[in-house]
Amino acid sequence: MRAYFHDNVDSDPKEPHEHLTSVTPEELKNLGVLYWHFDGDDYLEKVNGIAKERNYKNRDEITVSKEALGDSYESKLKIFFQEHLHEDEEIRYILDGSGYFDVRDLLDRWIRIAIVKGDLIVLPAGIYHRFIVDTNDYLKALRLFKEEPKWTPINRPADDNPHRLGYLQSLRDSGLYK
Ligand SMILES: CSCCC(=O)/C(O)=C/O
Ligand SMILES: [Fe+2]
Repeated sequence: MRAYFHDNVDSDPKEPHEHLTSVTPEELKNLGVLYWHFDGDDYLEKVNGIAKERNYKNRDEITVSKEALGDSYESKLKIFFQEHLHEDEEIRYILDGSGYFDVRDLLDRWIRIAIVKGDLIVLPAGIYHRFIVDTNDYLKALRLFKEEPKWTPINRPADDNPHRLGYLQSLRDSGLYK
């Protein structure tokens, strides 16, 4: 995983859009974004360990590619890349391929997180974010869920959403932000 500020250039979103300033795992953690990398033969044991620890009871797999999604590929990408939040954590273990999660920091800047095979990322409920594959147009991920598998994006603006408010409160409670 590499993270950096997005250059905000309005060109192909699948390009890296890398600004000079990088973002550390610690800075992501301060926004509630968690990250691990497991790529040995025992990756499933490690993922299962995190799932147990964090009470993720369900899972499924998603492949984001033209082959897997056919005619709906472009429309699905458009939905994933629309800025949104979820009312649950978004937990993804990357089985293959690569892509980008963009998350908003508290100054409303985009931080781009480049994810590759072996990365496990948790986005907290209520964080504004979006997703796009890179120019390889291929990502396969394990999606983990606390409850039944469901994927409901709530597009921005959702500033009054209780999970958005809860997210902001949790950051204030951490003492790292005013
Ligand atoms: C990498 S899984 C597909 C995208 C997705 O589930 C999501 O919520 C993007 O924000
Ligand atoms: Fe999402």
